[in-house]
Amino acid sequence: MAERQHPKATPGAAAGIEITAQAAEQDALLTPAALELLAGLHRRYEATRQALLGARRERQAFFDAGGLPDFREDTAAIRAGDWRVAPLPAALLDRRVEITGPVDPKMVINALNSGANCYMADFEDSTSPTWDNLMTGQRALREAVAGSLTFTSPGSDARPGKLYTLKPFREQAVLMVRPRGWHLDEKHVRVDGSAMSGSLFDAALFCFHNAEVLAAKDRGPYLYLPKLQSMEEAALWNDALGHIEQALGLAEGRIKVTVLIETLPAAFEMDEILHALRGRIAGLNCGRWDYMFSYIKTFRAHRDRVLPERGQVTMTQPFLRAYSELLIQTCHRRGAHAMGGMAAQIPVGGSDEASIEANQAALAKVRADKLREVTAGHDGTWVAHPALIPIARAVFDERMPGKHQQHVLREEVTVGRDDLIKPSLGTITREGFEGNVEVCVRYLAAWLDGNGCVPIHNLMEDAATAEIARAQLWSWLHSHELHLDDGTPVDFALLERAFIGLPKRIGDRARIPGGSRINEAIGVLDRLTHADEFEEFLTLPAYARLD
Ligand SMILES: CC(=O)SCCNC(=O)CCNC(=O)[C@H](O)C(C)(C)COP(=O)(O)OP(=O)(O)OC[C@H]1O[C@@H](n2cnc3c(N)ncnc32)[C@H](O)[C@@H]1OP(=O)(O)O
Ligand SMILES: O=CC(=O)O
Ligand SMILES: [Mg+2]
Repeated sequence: MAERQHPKATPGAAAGIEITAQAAEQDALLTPAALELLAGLHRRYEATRQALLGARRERQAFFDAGGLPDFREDTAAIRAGDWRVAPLPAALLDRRVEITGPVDPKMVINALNSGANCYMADFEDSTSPTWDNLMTGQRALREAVAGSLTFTSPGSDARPGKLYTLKPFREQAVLMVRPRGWHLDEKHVRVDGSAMSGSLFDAALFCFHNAEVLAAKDRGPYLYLPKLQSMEEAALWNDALGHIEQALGLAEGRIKVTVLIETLPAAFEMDEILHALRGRIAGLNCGRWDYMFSYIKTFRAHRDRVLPERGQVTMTQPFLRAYSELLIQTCHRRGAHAMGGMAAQIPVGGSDEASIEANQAALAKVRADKLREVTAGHDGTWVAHPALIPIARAVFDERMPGKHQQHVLREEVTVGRDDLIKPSLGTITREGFEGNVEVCVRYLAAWLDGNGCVPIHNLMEDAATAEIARAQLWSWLHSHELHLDDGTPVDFALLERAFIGLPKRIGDRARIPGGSRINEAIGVLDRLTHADEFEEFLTLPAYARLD
């Protein structure tokens, strides 16, 4: 690898850049050279980003007019061609258990120490992008990479705080970072008067501060790329990461990525996405929660494809099974890993009989999910909580003796367009409807309060799972013809009653994350569900309220 050269901090290097927020010690992160890199990326790629967001809207207009997603004719040669992605780095060969989580210092230490093979530090679904969270997260990652990160939990008179320190580097999980999706701006960094991309801000700042140390240890930088919808969006990432490599003096292809296939349109372009990133891609991941959200969103105007309540939409639903099998087949043909996704269950605390039983049931669900994944041919999986690592590891160790199972080609799988969009059978119960309202309101309240991942009724809830609840409410209410399984019409009166019943479901607001923002969250959800137009992302109007 070439010696890393920081761009020179020439006088006026950051001209045209405005930082509109202040967090502790941010100057150490936002140095003139770092700002120059950010500005350069914005000036070079912002027009393309905006054009691609426009292309998303155009494609959605086609779906709204009754069109259906399909494999592209103009890229048939890529799908038919005999090519493979570049060889994977040694550190990314065995990824059987990956833990994910937000980027606050305690989480970062716990995740790196957790015993998982990899840790995806998440600026996306599980982080509320307050300026403070972003700066704290970048600082924590920089210190973690340098090996100096520590954290002391708040203590009390009776008990001192607990000191958290990192295990030795070789015992740590391999670090991967997930920047925000293309749709999100970083409103606090304005270049030539316009907000820069949140994706490029997160990715470039992380690489700027850590690439040299990571590359020296043969550990990346490694990124997870979320919510892509097309190969053109993958190509934009490829170009932008190439630019970062050049600016930082890194060898071409040094920054490796794993792409989440978590939108329905992207499922029709898996080969194309791998191809666009073939010099740097290590795998695809089944981001099932955003994928369900995307299915609902894509088919917002298709009444024959309305999904039943979330609890009934499991990975054994035909459209989800088809997507995961196609992903495995596609990855293994091209020499990439096919990563599984996240079971939403987390351990249930408590020592009473009911809690113990609930915990056993939750763990059994996680085990069954991981067994399905390894049997289908996935090369690894995700867990949301350290206590789930031994469960996932045991399943993968037993069924996957090698570092991965790319040799499982799944050539017998034949997934066509109709398999990927097959309607799902099921019902909507009152509990399912009211549960969606509760999850949405509680999650949004926590997010507005700066917390992007919370346990609700013993399930992990993040931006993707909350989006399912929000999108389902809109699609059910705007279908105008649905009934609960008990015959009650699904209409705005039902929504109103769910809001009225919320205080009882939620209990003492002071005890839940973001409790003080519940009314604000109700207001946002009420507006979004009544709106004639479906809002593309819950986090777009919510972001306007942050900071
Ligand atoms: C759809 C998707 O995008 S999935 C990816 C995004 N989602 C995620 O990454 C989920 C991450 N998980 C979490 O944030 C948490 O596990 C939650 C919010 C679900 C539950 O958190 P809690 O209720 O605090 O869990 P709990 O109290 O059982 O935690 C016990 C310990 O495990 C730690 N822990 C919990 N989850 C994680 C994690 N993912 N990574 C590292 N440490 C963790 C806690 O910090 C705590 O540590 P401590 O004992 O030192 O204080
Ligand atoms: O990011 C993961 C998902 O399931 O969404
Ligand atoms: Mg996601």
